[in-house]
Amino acid sequence: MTSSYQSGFGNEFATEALPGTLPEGRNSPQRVAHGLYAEQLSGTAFTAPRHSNRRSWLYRIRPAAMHQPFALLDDGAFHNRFEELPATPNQLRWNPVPLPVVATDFLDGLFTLAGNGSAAAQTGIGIHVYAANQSMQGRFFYDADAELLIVPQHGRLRIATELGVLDVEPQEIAVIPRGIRFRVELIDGSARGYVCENFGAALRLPDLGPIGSNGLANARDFLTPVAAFEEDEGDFELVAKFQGRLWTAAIAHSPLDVVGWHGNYAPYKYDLRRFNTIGSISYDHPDPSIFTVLTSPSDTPGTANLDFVIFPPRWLVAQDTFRPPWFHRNIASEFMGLIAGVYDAKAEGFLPGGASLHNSMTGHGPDADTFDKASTANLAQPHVIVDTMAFMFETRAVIRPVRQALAAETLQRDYFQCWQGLRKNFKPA
Ligand SMILES: O=C(O)Cc1cc(O)ccc1O
Ligand SMILES: [Fe+2]
Repeated sequence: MTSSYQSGFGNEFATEALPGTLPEGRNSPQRVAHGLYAEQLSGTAFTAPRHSNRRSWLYRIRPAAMHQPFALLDDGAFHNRFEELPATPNQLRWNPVPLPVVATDFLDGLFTLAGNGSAAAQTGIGIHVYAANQSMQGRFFYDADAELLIVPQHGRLRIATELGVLDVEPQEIAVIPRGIRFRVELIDGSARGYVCENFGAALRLPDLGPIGSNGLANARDFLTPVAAFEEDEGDFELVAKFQGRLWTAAIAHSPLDVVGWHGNYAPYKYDLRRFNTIGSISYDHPDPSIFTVLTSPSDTPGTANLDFVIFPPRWLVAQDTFRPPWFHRNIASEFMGLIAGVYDAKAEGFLPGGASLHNSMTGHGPDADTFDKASTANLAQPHVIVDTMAFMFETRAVIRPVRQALAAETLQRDYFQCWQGLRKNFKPA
């Protein structure tokens, strides 16, 4: 399977790996070309409004129904038990998860940190990290609970999906819609990164309002694979995530057997370095919503189930302004990760592959060193931030860390100390 792409966001794509596969003028002819089966994959209700309706027609060697019954797998480190512990208002930060020493593929390597809501409620998110040292071999996975936003931090991934192959490297992201079967191969022998399970409405581009018709993530930079198929037969495993639990079924063929497909329900990738970053050219540091790449809206306008926000390289030019992120408290909850470099609100301690969590109304902001530097910086000079890429999963509901995340060795138990050095500068007269 090789990768090649069609560009655009949420387009009606049409692609075939063998000429003549796609039926003309109908979706389900009496007999499909090349002896294939027709199958519809619906990612939204049949009757969802046209602007949000997502479905694709797949023309495949065998229908998705063909596998042995599923059996429940023991709960591992990848789960949705977000109610295990009282949600904490403490500021939290984790070091990067170490790369494994025993054989671990992408699925084995998923480790849940936190989340909210549930697959059952179709709202909320699950936040996981992964660390792996081998490709998925003879097994395939799909997540019926959520759309998956995969954010590689180390190591390139080849994500072979039913609808084609995505090659992603750190600073790129991949989005796999709910239900689509895939296998993750490692290109560099090891890989680490973040996965957000989105139980809510599918991610979409944010409205641009007064920004106009261009900017932030431009639609044409999103890439969806062309059709590619496997004809492999053997003793394979299909793992499903269903209502928070993992299930396993034997399957005697590769489910990545879609020879052609058309529709608007498809995986895609995006290079974060293509983001058109907009910021203040006068004074004050804007709200980070200006850096939104993708958003999953909730039923309340402007109040997202999930905003995926990035902090890319950019110029800081604002005058008479404290340039880095300000001290703040937010009704929304903020989980952050660092893909590369240094984040401008934290002089040290927030490491590539690491993570932080500042929950609803929890005070946070620049650490003491960053505050000192930025409040005395020479603002006559523009400052360019380079070689960095941080991101945030921001969500309206409180993010609940799970037991293993709070017990992890990677948890920085002294994180709160980064604010204790802030001096009292108050001079009433
Ligand atoms: O807390 C953070 O570091 C994320 C963040 C960045 C920013 O520029 C403004 C607000 C905000 O929450
Ligand atoms: Fe914040």
